[in-house]
Amino acid sequence: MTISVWRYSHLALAVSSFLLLSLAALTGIILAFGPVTEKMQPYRVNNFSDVTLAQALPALRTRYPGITALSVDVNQFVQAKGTGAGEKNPSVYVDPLTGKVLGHPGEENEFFQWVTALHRSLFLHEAGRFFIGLTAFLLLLITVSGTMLVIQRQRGLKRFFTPIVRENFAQFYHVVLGRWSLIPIMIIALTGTYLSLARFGFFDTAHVSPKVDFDVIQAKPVKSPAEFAIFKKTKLSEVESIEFPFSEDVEDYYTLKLRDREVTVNQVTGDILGEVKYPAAVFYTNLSLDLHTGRGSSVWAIILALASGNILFFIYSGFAITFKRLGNRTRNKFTAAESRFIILVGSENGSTFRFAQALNQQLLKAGEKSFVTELNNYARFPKAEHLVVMTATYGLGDAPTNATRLAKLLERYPQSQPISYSVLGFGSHAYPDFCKYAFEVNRLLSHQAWATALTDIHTVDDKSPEHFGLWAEAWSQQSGIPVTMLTGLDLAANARMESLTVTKITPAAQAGGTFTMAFKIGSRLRVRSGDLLAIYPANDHRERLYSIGVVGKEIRLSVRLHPEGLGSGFLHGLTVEQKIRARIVKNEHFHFPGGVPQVVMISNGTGIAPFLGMISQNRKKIPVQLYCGFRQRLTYNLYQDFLEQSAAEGKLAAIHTAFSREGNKQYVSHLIQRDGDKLARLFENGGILMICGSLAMQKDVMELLDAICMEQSGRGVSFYQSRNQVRTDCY
Ligand SMILES: Cc1cc2nc3c(=O)[nH]c(=O)nc-3n(C[C@H](O)[C@H](O)[C@H](O)COP(=O)(O)O)c2cc1C
Repeated sequence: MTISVWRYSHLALAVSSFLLLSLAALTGIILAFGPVTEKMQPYRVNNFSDVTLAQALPALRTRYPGITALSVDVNQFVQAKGTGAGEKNPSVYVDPLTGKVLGHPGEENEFFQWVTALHRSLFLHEAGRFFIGLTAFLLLLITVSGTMLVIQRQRGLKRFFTPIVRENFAQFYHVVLGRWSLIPIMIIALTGTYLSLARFGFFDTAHVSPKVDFDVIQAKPVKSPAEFAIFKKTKLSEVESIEFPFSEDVEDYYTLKLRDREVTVNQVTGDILGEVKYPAAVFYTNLSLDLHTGRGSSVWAIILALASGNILFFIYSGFAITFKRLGNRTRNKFTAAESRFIILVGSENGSTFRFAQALNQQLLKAGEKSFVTELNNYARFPKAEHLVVMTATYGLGDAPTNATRLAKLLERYPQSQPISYSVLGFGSHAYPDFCKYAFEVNRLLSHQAWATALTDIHTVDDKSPEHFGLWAEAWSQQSGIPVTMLTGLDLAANARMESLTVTKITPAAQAGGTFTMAFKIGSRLRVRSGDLLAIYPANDHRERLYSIGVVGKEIRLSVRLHPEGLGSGFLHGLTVEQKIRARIVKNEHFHFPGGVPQVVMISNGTGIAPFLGMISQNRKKIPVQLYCGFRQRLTYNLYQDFLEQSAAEGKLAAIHTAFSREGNKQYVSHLIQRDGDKLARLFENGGILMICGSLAMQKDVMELLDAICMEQSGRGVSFYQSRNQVRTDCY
């Protein structure tokens, strides 16, 4: 069953019962103090559990010759009824071994009586009892649906109590306290339901007293009650009440009402005259009363009070979660049919909508027609040119509730015009299947004839505005739509600019050729290979990003000189010692992974830049295989010395090169095809694959790998992507 069924049931049940549930929980907390205060009265004797009837009854009869009855309540207070030596009050708490008076039963507290009536029947008699019974049953269903949600969230029963990720106060404590109070609440709900059903006569609790055959009553042998076998083996703790013989006539007898049966006993011989077991329903009703009210144990009563308090908290936190979810949904200015930009959102808890809205606002401000909706509302978008998918991942790398139908809808509604798409995954590295569903969406879209990837898939870990900013920059560059001031998420405006000095620059052989350059790293600058360098060539909002390789104390860039290229032209025009203003964009997901058995790097063209830095950084000599493609050997020559030197130092295990415009004209994907088995094994052994370069190369490589992995292990490449074994930074 999907998470949504349980979630909707949980919510619907809670909404339909929260008023009565709040009342029952509140009164339940107050009533729990009844057993606690009662237990504090000094009427229970020590060693009560060991006292037998053979010890207690003779003592009480001697002390109270006129005793007619005795009762033992749930607090194990013994009450003698009748008239006794000098006692005016017909009912007293006594010490069953000595007969000493311990106190007198008082009037029941009026406030507790009032609250009890409210708790049981809302002062509405049978109708009120019915509604309270129904509320208990709904609580039972809420508990079951809540348990299923926790099991799904935790990915199985075995992991029920493993730590959970804290998203916000209400969500975190709703789950944490829910897990701890699950059993008491389940018991409250189950026993409440049972008691209501019992009250309405669903169970047979009637019992008959044993019949006594007076013709066979013996008057011999005469024994003292202390010698009666039944009295010797019956403990006071098993007794509810005892009726004493009315006179000394042999035909008058003891009636013992025990917890599970009624027994009549000859007062002269101690013979059992009759015995009737109660129906099982009596036992269950008593047990339910004990468990529901906490009347037998003050510790349990306190647990019940805490659990009832938690029910109140769940009502508050449940609504807080729901309102937050609803609050994040969006209203559109334009219709889906007229919009050029369609933003599709997969979200369970609503936070992804915030990011979608930030983009939406930007597009609207720029005068564009944009439409935001859930992934499950995917349809034909006749005017769309851009599709942006922002989706979270849940469960075992599954789709959020509002994104479950995408695969079917994509089949049903092929778009009739070409559309560029970009996928942004929201997830958390706290879960093993990081952004898996986003990778799945990316894969699905890549198979649509009408769809062209505008950017590489990006991921946002723990709602990081920084990660979102990275995607926004990439998307903005590709779409040509400036996405600058993302409300509340904009980092660029506040970013710290660095002043960087050029230390080296190699001229490009021709337009379209590659050049390399280096900048000095100041002592305060924190930068790692794989991070990005953002430059502002025209000193305006236009930003250009380059992958950084850190070698020694230098930032190294590899840049392809585009004719008319704003960024590449600007960089190419720099000279040694010249300074530029730039900022470092952290790109954590593309840093060199430590502590892994093996790394494979795949690049084409200038995508080699971050890998140069990573290789130089590989002091632990993790086996690194580099697959790099270039147009001409001439470009490779820029890096050859460095790579061969690294190989000689053990920092690079193998170099595989492909040249697309020379010799046997190979692309890097040909090398991947050749070494497919090796790469599939890399994944199985926990190795990491890193890809940097063009999106087209990435697409080819990923398709190849998908087919190879499917064949070798039965799992598509998205499986390894979601385990963070495939890291890409393509453009
Ligand atoms: C129960 C639960 C399961 C999750 N499972 C995953 C997961 O498998 N993979 C992942 O990357 N993130 C997972 N996440 C993190 C969410 O996808 C992430 O926090 C996302 O930003 C939430 O977006 P939303 O508020 O729009 O639903 C999970 C979060 C929760 C609460």
